[in-house]
Amino acid sequence: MTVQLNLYLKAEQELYKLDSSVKAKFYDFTHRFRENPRGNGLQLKQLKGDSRVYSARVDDSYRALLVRAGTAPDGGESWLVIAVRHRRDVYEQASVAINRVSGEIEFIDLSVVGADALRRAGIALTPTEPDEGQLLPPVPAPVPVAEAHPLLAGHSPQLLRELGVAEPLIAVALTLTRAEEFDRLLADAPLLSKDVLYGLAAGYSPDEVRAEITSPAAADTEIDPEDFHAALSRTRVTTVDEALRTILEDGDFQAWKVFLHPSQARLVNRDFSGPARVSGGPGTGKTIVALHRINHLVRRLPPGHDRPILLTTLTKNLAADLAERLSELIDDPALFSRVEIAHIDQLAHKVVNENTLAGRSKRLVEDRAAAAELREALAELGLGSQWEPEFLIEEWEQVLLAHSVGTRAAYFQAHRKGRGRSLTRPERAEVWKILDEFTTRLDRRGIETWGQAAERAARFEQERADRIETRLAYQAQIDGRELIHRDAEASPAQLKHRYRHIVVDEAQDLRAAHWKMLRAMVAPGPNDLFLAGDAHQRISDNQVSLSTLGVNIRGRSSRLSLSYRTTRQILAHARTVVADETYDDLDEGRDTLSGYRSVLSGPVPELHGHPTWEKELDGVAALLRGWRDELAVDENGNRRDTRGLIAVAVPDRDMVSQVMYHLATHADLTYAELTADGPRGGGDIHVGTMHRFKGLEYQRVLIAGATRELLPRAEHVDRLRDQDPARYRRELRKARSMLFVASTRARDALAVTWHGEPSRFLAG
Ligand SMILES: Nc1ncnc2c1ncn2[C@@H]1O[C@H](COP(=O)(O)OP(=O)(O)OP(=O)(O)O)[C@@H](O)[C@H]1O
Repeated sequence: MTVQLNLYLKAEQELYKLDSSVKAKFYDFTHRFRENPRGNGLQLKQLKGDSRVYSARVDDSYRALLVRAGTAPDGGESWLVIAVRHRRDVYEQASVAINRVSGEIEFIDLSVVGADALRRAGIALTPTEPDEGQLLPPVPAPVPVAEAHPLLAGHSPQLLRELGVAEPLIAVALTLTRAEEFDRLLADAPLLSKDVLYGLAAGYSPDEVRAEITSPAAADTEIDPEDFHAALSRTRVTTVDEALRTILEDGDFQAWKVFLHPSQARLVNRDFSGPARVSGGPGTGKTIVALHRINHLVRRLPPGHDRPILLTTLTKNLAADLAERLSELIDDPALFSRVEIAHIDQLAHKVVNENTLAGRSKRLVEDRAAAAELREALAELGLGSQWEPEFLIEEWEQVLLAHSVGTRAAYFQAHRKGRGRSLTRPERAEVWKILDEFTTRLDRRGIETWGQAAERAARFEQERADRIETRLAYQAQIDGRELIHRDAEASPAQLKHRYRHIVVDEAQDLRAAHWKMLRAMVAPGPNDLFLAGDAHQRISDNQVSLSTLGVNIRGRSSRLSLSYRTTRQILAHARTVVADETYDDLDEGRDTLSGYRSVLSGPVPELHGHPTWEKELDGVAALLRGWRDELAVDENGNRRDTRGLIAVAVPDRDMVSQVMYHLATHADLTYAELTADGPRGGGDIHVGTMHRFKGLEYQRVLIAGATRELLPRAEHVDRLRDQDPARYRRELRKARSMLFVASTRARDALAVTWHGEPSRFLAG
């Protein structure tokens, strides 16, 4: 009977970082271990610190640490690999325990915390296999922490225990005085301990930590601290089988697929009585939650072949990315096919088409193309110098289209809330005349804007929802009998809502019309709408108040605050960019980034000014070449493909071309341009305008051209300051968000450069 061998998540992550020859040896080790753990030269032995932890030999240098986890279903032994380490890094004090709150198996390795902190806590570590000549440290006496203030002053060991911190961490955590020590201790700590300790250090009260962190992570059964077999079923592990080889060889392990943070899992699995929203700073896993939410919902559908779940987002690119990731998560094609994935404009277009007679469809154009028509209308009316096309287009979208204003009289009555500049009665008359001429022109040319299409789609869907409601009300009146005669007039599909569940990513950028359309597409009720978004990342003008659009998220809003993407140093910088603004919660309230934090640490972002654009380009090229060369070799000295690891974001299209040209001609670097359809070309460095960076992720990001005149574009915004202060503020806020989004795409390193004076957003 072979032994069942499982891999602890952290052990699996450690494995990916190892040299491929060690991975191969580990693979071989798993086979030998499963045959006979006590033979095959494995030298299985218990550690002195915790007899439940065993060490076994992988090769001359590497050791696996394991724990016995009861008996497998076939009666054989079950084991869990908790770490794979160089023998130098294995200490007798490694320990394993079952967390009394979550019931999961936790492995604690204090060797990461640093000699100083251990000394203060009176802990000495003994290597299991000291190198020759290596001196064992004497056991120190605990040193009182007088000189500096402990980060967790005021909290007792008992409190930490109750909140779920792993026992071996408690004494050390309470003595720590420096954030870096804290980071080191927690970098590899079990998740619950990490969250509780960071929460307390960030100033959350014990009650808040209990409510936000401990309770959601608590197991729903009684926990026996000695029953490793039961605990194994509550612990995220991979069972060692053929899949391990693929994972190890491809290195394509993606933690997000298997592992959710308790605050994420809570949102994925909960039943909401109506629309729910998750917000949170960049990289906190909103998209991951949205994907897992779909996975959760699709598995609870009644059997069928229809597609009652919609996943939608802002752009084609983002929708394609969601589709790819979802297909990795939902491996059953039959289930996957029950989810419709479409970007929001595509969806509106589909609705409009369905409701338009064949041959009558209009060509959809961007606002830019419509503005050209508007300019012509203005010229024809001889009013070109009096009115700004941008102002008129916004008036049209935000007042006429948004409120379905169809007549001159209705326009005189219309509310213009939030438009900033007021209009006199004669001015309104003139605006109406211009917009009337403008829409007639669009009509004549057979074109419409995406905004227009969205409004029409919303109207069609609302009419359909009204019909469904009337029908149901009538059916209730006649005691639920079938409506054969009435129903004969409509197709069966028209008699029910399109979807049972809708999940929206990048929700902060949808238009009011999109919300009206989505609201009408799903029957109001449990789990109808689930939205993920962050107002700090809004790069459009589409600020809405969801409750006024029939989407009531009150009492069902949550915020994620732990970033999985980027380092604390990058977050600290990015936060300064948006610090001077206030942000909405997609409704009437405020959203903030309070508590937004990261467990990752890295270099402080580099900020460089240059005298001219030419010099900046030289600096950019030099920095990128350095980065490329560093990334071209991995930790084990092997060469690595560097395509798509580094990106450059700039304020406008011209600069994209100039950067690409410079990289190719002066720096011998290859590039790929970021387009609306994703990267074009297969080169190393991705180059794009900042607003292309939404939803992306790179190892290193360089933001170039962060110059005062360019970010925001002075020639565009400065004149608005007096003419239209509300729009001026909106433009500034959009530009800030663009910089914020671009800065938070970086996982490990960020650099920001400019020429002349730096952007005002970098002042903080
Ligand atoms: N539970 C998790 N375990 C491991 N990695 C995670 C987890 N949750 C999120 N991540 C990783 O963190 C990164 C950011 O996640 P995601 O894109 O969902 O964040 P987001 O909040 O939607 O970000 P943004 O607002 O910037 O678009 C991704 O690389 C994702 O794989």
